[in-house]
Amino acid sequence: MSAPAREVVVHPDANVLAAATAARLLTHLVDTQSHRAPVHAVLTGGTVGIATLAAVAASPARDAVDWSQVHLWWGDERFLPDGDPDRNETQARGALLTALGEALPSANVHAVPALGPDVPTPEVAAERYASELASFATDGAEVPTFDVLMLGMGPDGHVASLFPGHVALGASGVATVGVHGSPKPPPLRVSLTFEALRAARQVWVVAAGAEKADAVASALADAPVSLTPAAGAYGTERTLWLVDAAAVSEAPAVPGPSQAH
Ligand SMILES: O=C(O)[C@H](O)[C@@H](O)[C@H](O)[C@H](O)COP(=O)(O)O
Repeated sequence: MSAPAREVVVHPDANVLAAATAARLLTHLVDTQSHRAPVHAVLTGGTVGIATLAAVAASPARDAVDWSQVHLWWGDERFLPDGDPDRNETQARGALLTALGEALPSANVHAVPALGPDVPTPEVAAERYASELASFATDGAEVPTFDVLMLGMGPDGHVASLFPGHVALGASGVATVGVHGSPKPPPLRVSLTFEALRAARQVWVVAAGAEKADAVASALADAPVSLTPAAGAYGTERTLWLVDAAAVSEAPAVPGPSQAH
């Protein structure tokens, strides 16, 4: 089955991008809940990813979501001790999860296992995360059918913790992988594999800033995934690129933001 064509939505700047992505996420969760429960959403780390969660927290519309029927996962995690400020989970809790309080059951928050005495390596964390993902999967799948999976993208075109030229790009038959030697600190990480990412109904790649322009242009031009991993990010029903004008400045034939103001 061929992947759906990428859609690109351009916003004026990073702040508007985060706010608009938050509004889109809230609407998507509410719409999805009107005909399916529970909803599985995959979060991302990174500047825009966390800013999006903060914008969700600030929105009165967040109370339109039945968070008791939302399960949150992560596309990748920095392999650090629990509570480390550099963990994507820690930053997500600070941006949104703590603000949701008891509306979001703790059992619905599926963090990647942290470095600790029982989890000494990224591989152990990856295996345990894969088991948790599988326990929520249906029809023999490795992972739940994610309703929406958000990805930030690095200047090198990485998504999650899948970096150019890295062996993790080729991981198959597994939902998660331990990552060593990440060019983006910290060096040890855990990531969903492309197989897992592509199980999502909708994949949203969010990118802002001129430093992402080369990678955005390469990905939208279908560069080799080994060179630009973001080119391999797509969902079964929709692949949405949510970018600001600076990040799409080198991508040909992409209409700019509506000049509404
Ligand atoms: O753990 C991470 O670092 C993220 O998951 C990573 O994939 C991030 O989303 C991109 O590197 C973009 O990050 P920025 O938006 O901060 O550039």
